[in-house]
Amino acid sequence: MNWKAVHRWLGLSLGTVALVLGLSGALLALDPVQEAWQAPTAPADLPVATLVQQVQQAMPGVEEIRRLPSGAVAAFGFDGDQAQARYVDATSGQLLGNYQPSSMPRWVKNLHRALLLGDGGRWGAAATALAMVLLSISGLVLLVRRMGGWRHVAGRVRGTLAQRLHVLAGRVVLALLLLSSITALTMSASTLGLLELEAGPEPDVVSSASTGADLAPAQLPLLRDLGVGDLHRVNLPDAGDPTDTWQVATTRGQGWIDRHSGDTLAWQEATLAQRLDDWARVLHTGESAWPWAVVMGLAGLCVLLFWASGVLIWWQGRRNAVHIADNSRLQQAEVLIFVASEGGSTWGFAQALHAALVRAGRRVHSSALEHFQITPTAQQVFILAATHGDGQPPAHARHALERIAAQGGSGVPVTVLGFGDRQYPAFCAYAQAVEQALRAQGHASLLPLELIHQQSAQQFARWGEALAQALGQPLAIDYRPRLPATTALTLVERRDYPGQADRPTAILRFAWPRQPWFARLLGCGLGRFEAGDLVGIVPPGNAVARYYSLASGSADGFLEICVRQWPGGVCSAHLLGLKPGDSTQAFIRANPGFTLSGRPPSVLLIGAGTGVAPLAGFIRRNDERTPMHLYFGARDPATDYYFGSEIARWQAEQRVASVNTIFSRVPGGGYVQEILQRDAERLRKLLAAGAAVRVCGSRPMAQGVGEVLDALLAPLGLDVNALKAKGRYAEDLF
Ligand SMILES: Cc1cc2nc3c(=O)[nH]c(=O)nc-3n(C[C@H](O)[C@H](O)[C@H](O)COP(=O)(O)O)c2cc1C
Repeated sequence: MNWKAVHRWLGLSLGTVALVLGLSGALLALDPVQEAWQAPTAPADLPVATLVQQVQQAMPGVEEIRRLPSGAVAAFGFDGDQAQARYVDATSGQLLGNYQPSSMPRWVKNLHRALLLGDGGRWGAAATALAMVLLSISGLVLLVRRMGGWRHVAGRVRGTLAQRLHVLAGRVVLALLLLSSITALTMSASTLGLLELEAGPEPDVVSSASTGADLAPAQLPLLRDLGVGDLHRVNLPDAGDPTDTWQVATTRGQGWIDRHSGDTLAWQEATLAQRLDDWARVLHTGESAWPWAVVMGLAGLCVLLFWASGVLIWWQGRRNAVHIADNSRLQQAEVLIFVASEGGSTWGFAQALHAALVRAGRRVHSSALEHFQITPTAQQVFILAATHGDGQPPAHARHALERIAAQGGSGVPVTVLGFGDRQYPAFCAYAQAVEQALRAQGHASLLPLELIHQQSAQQFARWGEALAQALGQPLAIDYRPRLPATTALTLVERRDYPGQADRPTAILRFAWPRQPWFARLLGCGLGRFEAGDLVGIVPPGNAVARYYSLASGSADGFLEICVRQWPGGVCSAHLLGLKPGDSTQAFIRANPGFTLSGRPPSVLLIGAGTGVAPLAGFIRRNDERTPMHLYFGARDPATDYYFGSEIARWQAEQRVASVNTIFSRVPGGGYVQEILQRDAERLRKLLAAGAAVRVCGSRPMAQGVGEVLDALLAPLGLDVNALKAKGRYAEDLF
């Protein structure tokens, strides 16, 4: 079952009607709330006989007494010629204000129940309820899949603002909407006559002939033994007709009572359909418990959020869709490219590979991985596979492994290129599974498995060069990442660290151009960011972005990065050439695995060189004074202790609990691993107590740090990988 397609097309086609039902439902939810304020709830164990007697005294012309779903009691009758409908205080029998069934205009009810279209509209509303059941179920399946299984459903949500809103709201409200739509279906079934609610024809009963007076309510056993909590309605016998009977409707059924003998003349037990309908009504409307009505009303309002964010997700997906030009027919192609992608970015790489091979004179066919097969004309096969969930395949490719296993080996090389993110413990796990399945089938490959981190264009270009060599044919792979829309950032301040003459470094502070929320929802402007997120900078005349870790969050009101001149680096040269007042083009890329979330008991911040930037950002915003311990390594305190003076100030403000530095170019100096080693006992205690770890800097440094921490964690039965799997240990490396 393609749940994604079901969800998308139902949402797009019936979403607007569902929106109308959700919003009108939210309005109707105000009724029970209002009713609960208007009259007190009757005590459930008060005998109905007592209630009737009291009401008869206060309203002699009473004909009917109803217990409303809110628990209040209303009496109906005549005062002379004047019809009366009053709330009643059940304990004293006193008449209260006038009873009004609903203050909501009728058309709101009609809109909600029949879309203002009469009987045809009732069918339309029922069909929408059915669509909502399917939308909720498919939404739940997609939610669980996206989060990587039930165990992770409560985990951190990633993606664009619209995706996050859709998932977050779904986590809270989906189950309620499912309940609401199932109960709506049940109610529709009874109003459309599909569910028989009548227990049978009304019995033909009359009170016995008697000249005596009526029995008082207290003398009628059925009314005496019935508590108000179980009452729906009681109709008093007509004063002018001696054969008329009492009629009482309760949660269990309906009875007719002889006015002279007090005998129960007939009893109809409530049917299963009636009980089902009663329950559906209570759960759907919240009419007997106003807090539930509020909950359901809010769920109705959330339909607006689902609808708007859902349409945006669809629109953003369409905008990002990749078109493959010159796609040969499968049966004629010499090169086959199969793609597994959830967010669509892997298709961008496939498109570049496809175009380069076509330019090299090959007939190429690209399609989704679930169509994997090796045709007689194929000479080369490539699989480009992204990993999602918690090491899972993209949803469309979830049966692809079985298909690959069912194909059997062939002489045609099948080469795999994985796409993932090292922040996830199961880095490129799906591409690795595909690789394993292929090798188990005996397929050869042109190149060993390559795993691309964070859609790195550079890494892809290197793989392309290796591929050209292996094919023995030059390949001009022109991959241009689809950059998000950029925003101009204006430099407001720079602090220079001359360092070595050829590698100057500076901390650059830009003004943050604030965006209204709707612009962020549409994916325009810079949006919010946190220290540890990335800013992509696009140097003038360049189509490739370079990413820098942010040393500030939008809450700081500015955007700060630490840039070091990279030998021959176009972007670092551009940034270091900026003067206050100059601007550059930028966008934000979230780095949710690295930014600090939750409330860890303490945090170990480990970095070297410019890697201190996000760590400084964490410390700057540590308003809660979480114990943070900084371990920082650089070359020389005189030249590259970035943020040195700020760190001293933050330590005085207790934003950082301890600062440990080490410098490699001073006598007796060394690397950051050494200060970790020296502090082993203390670090082990902090880690055993649940400390989170953030490491930022070069890959070799991070590897050294990982080794020291692995050794230090071993006595605790832990290692760095175990902490990564729990989201406690994250790296931001360059
Ligand atoms: C919800 C979500 C879960 C992810 N899970 C993993 C993972 O478990 N392992 C991994 O290596 N990358 C993971 N990634 C990163 C993606 O694989 C990576 O961004 C990839 O380039 C996306 O390709 P696509 O846009 O074609 O789907 C995840 C990304 C998202 C949004």
